Amino acid sequence: MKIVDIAESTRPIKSDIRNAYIDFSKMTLSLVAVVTDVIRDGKPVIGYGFNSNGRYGQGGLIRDRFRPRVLEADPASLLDDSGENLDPHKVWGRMMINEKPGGHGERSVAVGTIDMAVWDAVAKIANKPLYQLLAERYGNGTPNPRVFVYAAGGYYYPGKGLDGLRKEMESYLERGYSVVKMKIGGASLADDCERIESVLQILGPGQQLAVDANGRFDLKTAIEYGKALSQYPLFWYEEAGDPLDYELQAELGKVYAGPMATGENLFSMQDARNLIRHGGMRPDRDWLQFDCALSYGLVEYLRTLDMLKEYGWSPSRCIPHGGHQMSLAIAAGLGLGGNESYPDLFQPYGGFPDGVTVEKGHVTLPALPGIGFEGKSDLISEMRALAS
Ligand SMILES: O=C([O-])CC(=O)C(=O)O
Ligand SMILES: [Mg+2]
Repeated sequence: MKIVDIAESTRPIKSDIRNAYIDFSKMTLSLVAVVTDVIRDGKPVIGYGFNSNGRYGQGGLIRDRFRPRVLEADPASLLDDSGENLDPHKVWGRMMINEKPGGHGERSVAVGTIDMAVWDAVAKIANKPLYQLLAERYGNGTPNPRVFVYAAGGYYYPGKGLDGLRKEMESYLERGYSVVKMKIGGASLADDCERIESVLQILGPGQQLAVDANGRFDLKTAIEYGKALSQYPLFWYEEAGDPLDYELQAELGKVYAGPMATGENLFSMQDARNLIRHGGMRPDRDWLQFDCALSYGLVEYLRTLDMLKEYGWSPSRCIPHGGHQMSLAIAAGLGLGGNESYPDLFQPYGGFPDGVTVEKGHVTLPALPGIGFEGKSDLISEMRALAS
């Protein structure tokens, strides 16, 4: 068998929302199809992937470097021992030939996007859900298709007052979520506290709020916010400072006793390891949000999980950024703590297969071959249009 083509298309996921650092008025992503010559039900098996919000499409890098490297490889060199399926680790190694270490930039997004499509193809060729394949190969053998999900939103938006924010959060709770997340750091501390309190008022028993500063704060502001936030029972305080400022994170952890979360903008095992080594993150309460779709894919994420284990961290402390089905499959297969979800944003890429509902803050994944994109009609129709 072999990969016969890798198609890429850059698609808009723009909206008028704003976090403390960027607006999404020009946001795009790359949609990728990895076409194989394996025939199932009379049609070639095609794996699909895309990158998460926040880092834009990567068509240039994919076309200039990663696609030609894979297509120019000896097809046999990309296969597993059976010779009947791809080995994602070998495809990854091929993509990364002649790439120096360090300085991960956004090539990690291009590679992560293709890697997602490769795993989708591999699980489809094996004719099983990716979560099942992952549990068998790298986990304890038995997946848990019931996964915790939380609703991310609460963005700054023109004309959106406290009422609008509350209505948004109420609608997530009505849809079955138990944890909701909102942005902070794009207004004054006093205004943000007012916004937070207006959401806390609508939460019932067992429901919690997380807040996300998107890396906006210097140390002084991070600590000022930390002191103010300490009065609230928050699910977590996310990305207070620059994602690469490990000392800031460690200093914050000395004064902020509640749970902290970070990691969505760390794009390699080595960066994640620096956070664990130097960021003062606490394995008994903090959360790690590394997102494979932005950080060299699942091949690299497996290295990150191994690293975490070495440092005494459970995979259950990981709740990835990005709201995509790839991380849902990893969560179900390898016991992550859950996954992000954006109920009203970045469609059709985020979300769940049709008919999957959130109950008590959890979804139960259907047993679809691959990542499960075929179960989401609006998404799979875009994907099929790309590959044809
Ligand atoms: O607003 C964004 O860039 C997305 C984000 O931080 C998140 O989902 O945690
Ligand atoms: Mg975030």
